[in-house]
Amino acid sequence: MSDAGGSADADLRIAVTGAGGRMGREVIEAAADREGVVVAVAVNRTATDPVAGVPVADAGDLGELLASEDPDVLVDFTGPESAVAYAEACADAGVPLVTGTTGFAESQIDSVQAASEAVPVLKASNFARGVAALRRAVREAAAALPGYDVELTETHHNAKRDAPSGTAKSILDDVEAVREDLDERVHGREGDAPRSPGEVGVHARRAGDVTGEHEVLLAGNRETLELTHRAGDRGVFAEGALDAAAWLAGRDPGWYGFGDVLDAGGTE
Ligand SMILES: NC(=O)C1=CN([C@@H]2O[C@H](COP(=O)(O)OP(=O)(O)OC[C@H]3O[C@@H](n4cnc5c(N)ncnc54)[C@H](OP(=O)(O)O)[C@@H]3O)[C@@H](O)[C@H]2O)C=CC1
Ligand SMILES: O=C(O)C1=N[C@H](C(=O)O)C[C@H](O)C1
Repeated sequence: MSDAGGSADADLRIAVTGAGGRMGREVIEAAADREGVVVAVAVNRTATDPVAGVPVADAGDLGELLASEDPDVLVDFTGPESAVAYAEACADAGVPLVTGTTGFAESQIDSVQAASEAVPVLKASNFARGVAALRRAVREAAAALPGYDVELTETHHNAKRDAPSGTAKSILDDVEAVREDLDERVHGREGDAPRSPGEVGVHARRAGDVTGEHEVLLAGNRETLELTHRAGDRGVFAEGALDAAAWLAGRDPGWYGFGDVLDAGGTE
């Protein structure tokens, strides 16, 4: 996909943070497979062995590397603290930022957003196109089924740190935007716990190597509707992040979402 602000002829030169992590590796491998994308900078918290032939530097050198290599976009999948620091580094160096990191506190999101005054910043909790479609379907279904109970279940691999997932929180925001009667997120239930009408149940499962699943259940008294997305592998997220990077390069400073890339008119 290309509707990029940058030149259509030149290679897209990206920087990758968290290059030794599951997603950082996937982004570097997806970039190696994609014509017209070059990894100009790859850093990890501490330097690691090369990934797909790309040398991985110490993240402490990021500021200098951004200044010397001047990449078109930085793609970040790390953790909230580092994402905030890398957003500041991008603002200082004038490098656009795509971040898929999740688990932010509100104040940390504000810090990342502050960088968007200086450079374009695109933040998305999920870069799978199917999840963008799921979110649109959930908004439509929740609006069309007033009074129905809504419960969300997400399942991820046993090494995921944040719970519930960033995608789950985005879907919950969607539901609450169209169903003002649902205003209480209940994380699991135990003991004497009858359901109150304003609840949205949230269930986070951590097991094995599950890439990522999100299921939304809408239930009335005599019918149920289940909407489910399953990611087959992390390549789907990496591909979406590269699409976002190509779209973001050369744009004006601002705060963008994956919905802008997909022209969905939303902020997925
Ligand atoms: N938006 C999306 O589509 C997707 C988002 N994600 C999100 O991406 C993030 C990363 O996921 P994943 O790759 O599985 O995680 P990993 O744990 O495999 O990798 C995390 C990477 O971030 C680095 N890192 C973590 N904390 C810090 C820190 N405080 N300072 C510097 N570097 C740090 C790690 O460095 P080190 O090696 O030194 O520990 C590692 O390189 C998560 O927030 C996850 O939820 C994941 C998949 C898809
Ligand atoms: O950590 C993961 O793995 C994933 N994190 C994202 C999230 O928190 O929503 C996206 C995806 O589900 C995989």
